[in-house]
Amino acid sequence: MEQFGEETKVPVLVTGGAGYIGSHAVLALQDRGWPVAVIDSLVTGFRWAVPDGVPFYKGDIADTELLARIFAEQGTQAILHFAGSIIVPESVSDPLKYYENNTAKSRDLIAAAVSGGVRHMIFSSTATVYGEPGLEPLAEDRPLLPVNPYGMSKLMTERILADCSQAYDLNHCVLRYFNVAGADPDARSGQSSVGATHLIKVAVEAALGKRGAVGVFGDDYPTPDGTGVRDYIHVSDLADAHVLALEALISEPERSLTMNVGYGRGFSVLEVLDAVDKVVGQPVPRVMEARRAGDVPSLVSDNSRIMATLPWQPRHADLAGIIGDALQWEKRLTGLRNSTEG
Ligand SMILES: NC(=O)c1ccc[n+]([C@@H]2O[C@H](COP(=O)([O-])OP(=O)(O)OC[C@H]3O[C@@H](n4cnc5c(N)ncnc54)[C@H](O)[C@@H]3O)[C@@H](O)[C@H]2O)c1
Ligand SMILES: O=c1ccn([C@@H]2O[C@H](COP(=O)(O)OP(=O)(O)O[C@H]3O[C@H](CO)[C@H](O)[C@H](O)[C@H]3O)[C@@H](O)[C@H]2O)c(=O)[nH]1
Repeated sequence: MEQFGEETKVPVLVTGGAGYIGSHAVLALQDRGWPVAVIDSLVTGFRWAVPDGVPFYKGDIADTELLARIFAEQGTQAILHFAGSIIVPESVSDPLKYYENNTAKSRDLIAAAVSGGVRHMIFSSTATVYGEPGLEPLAEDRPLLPVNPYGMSKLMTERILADCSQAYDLNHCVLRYFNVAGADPDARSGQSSVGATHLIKVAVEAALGKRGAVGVFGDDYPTPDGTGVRDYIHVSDLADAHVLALEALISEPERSLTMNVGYGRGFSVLEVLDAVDKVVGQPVPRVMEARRAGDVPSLVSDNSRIMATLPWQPRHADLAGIIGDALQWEKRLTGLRNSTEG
């Protein structure tokens, strides 16, 4: 990745930096010499996931007094906003939690940023904003019809940001992630959440005997082998995309961006599980189950916009590599769990 000039590396605040994706963004920024600080309530994150030497503030993104203090102490000029609630079925049973934590509190964070003179914000959105698509790759300009409160809570924040960039001195980048997986190749961080439901995380847990067979949720979808197809993206490539998006925002303060982040290719559940078997070197038990409520047949990105806009060159797109990094982290996590309370 090209080096951005040292003089233009502004102080960055990462919300949710103790979580899975946020901690990888902190590493990506730190590796490239950006001044970075973290705010996280630790509701699902882990203090140990924030690297040594990174200023850490335990608190809520809606705590405007705390934010004002952080901005003053750190000289914050940009925010990477990862903090949020992420479980789709929970958003259906408890939508108010999602509209509060993902929408209302994001609004408060944006308001604090505007009044604190923060100039740039990058927001974690999701392919879930596209709703129930067909099998074709999804481009950013297709209709946005989220079918669950999680997706809607994210779309509403996208809209708040768009309106605020029109009105105030703040430009922003919405990144719509496809299926995030894998872990830092040097095993400095990874997905640590307890009771995760993501396919690759579940499969590597099963491979290590941390849970039983992997359920395959439906084999009667209109896909080549009948199982769900997803565009799995390595978390470190995703983190790199954030750094490049930040550079783009700083270079062109009048411009805001909305971009998919995916590789533009899909793998079925069975293809993923076959790849896990190969990486592990033995079959991981699997069992066919009924469809999971709310799942769509296919989510694959059209990534032509990000490829044309940023000098993003994915380095970890290989599925076996993604699985290998997830497996390596899962082994390390066992040791961490035994040595810390989190
Ligand atoms: N994991 C995925 O596949 C995926 C896909 C698309 C989008 N996203 C988005 O990426 C972001 C990060 O997701 P993740 O997978 O790293 O989840 P995560 O749960 O590991 O990280 C979220 C972090 O935010 C913190 N947090 C939550 N609410 C907070 C609040 N009100 N104030 C301060 N801190 C708070 C949590 O403690 C946690 O550390 C989320 O916004 C999520 O919606 C994730
Ligand atoms: O144990 C499992 C887990 C998943 N699956 C299947 O594997 C595929 C991927 O499921 P994940 O749970 O790993 O991910 P989702 O596609 O459901 O959703 C994830 O990616 C989305 C973006 O594409 C959203 O961001 C969402 O928040 C995030 O959880 C789906 O076909 C699902 O049915 C199984 O068969 N068994």
